[in-house]
Amino acid sequence: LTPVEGGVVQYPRHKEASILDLHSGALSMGKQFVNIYRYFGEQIADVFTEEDFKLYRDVRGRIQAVIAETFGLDRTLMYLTKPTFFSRINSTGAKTQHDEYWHPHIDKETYGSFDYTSLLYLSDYGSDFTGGRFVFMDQNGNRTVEPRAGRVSFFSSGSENLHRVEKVTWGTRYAITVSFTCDPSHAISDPSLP
Ligand SMILES: O=C(O)CCC(=O)C(=O)O
Ligand SMILES: [Fe+2]
Repeated sequence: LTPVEGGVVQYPRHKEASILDLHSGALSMGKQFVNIYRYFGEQIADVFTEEDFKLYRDVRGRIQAVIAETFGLDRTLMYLTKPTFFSRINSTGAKTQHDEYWHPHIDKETYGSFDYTSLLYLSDYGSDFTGGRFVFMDQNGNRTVEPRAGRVSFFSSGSENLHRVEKVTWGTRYAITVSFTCDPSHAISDPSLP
């Protein structure tokens, strides 16, 4: 991690997959994690503003409302859970097994507390990157979601929704995984500036 330049964090380059968890501050750097809140200290205010966190909360709330409506849930009985994180994927070699995002998986098994998974895409399949489509692996054939900036996909996190992400073959793919639980003991609060 290099210091802030012009208000923009210079994220490490040449890493295949990197995640940033604004709740804990964890930023993956190759095989390790750096805590951005500890790293930046008070200067975190040069990186993120209150507005950024407000946007995050608003987006989280809008996604939560749509999931609740779609699945017929009471939105006040759905809670954000961890990990909820930004991901950046590009096409260079994976450094750790954790980075191997392309394996088929079930979120509830991988992450434990998830009941509903949502994905907010922040870049466009085809123009910002190639490969990197999201694939639901069904017995009757796969179904594919093409990431598009602003597109939200959501689904229940159990074995009914085995999925994988295709390898990114060119460019950089950004997304946010926003996760919900119905178990209040697994709830986390929205992130906030330390
Ligand atoms: O970024 C995606 O499209 C999916 C990522 C994913 O499967 C996950 O975070 O569990
Ligand atoms: Fe997943």
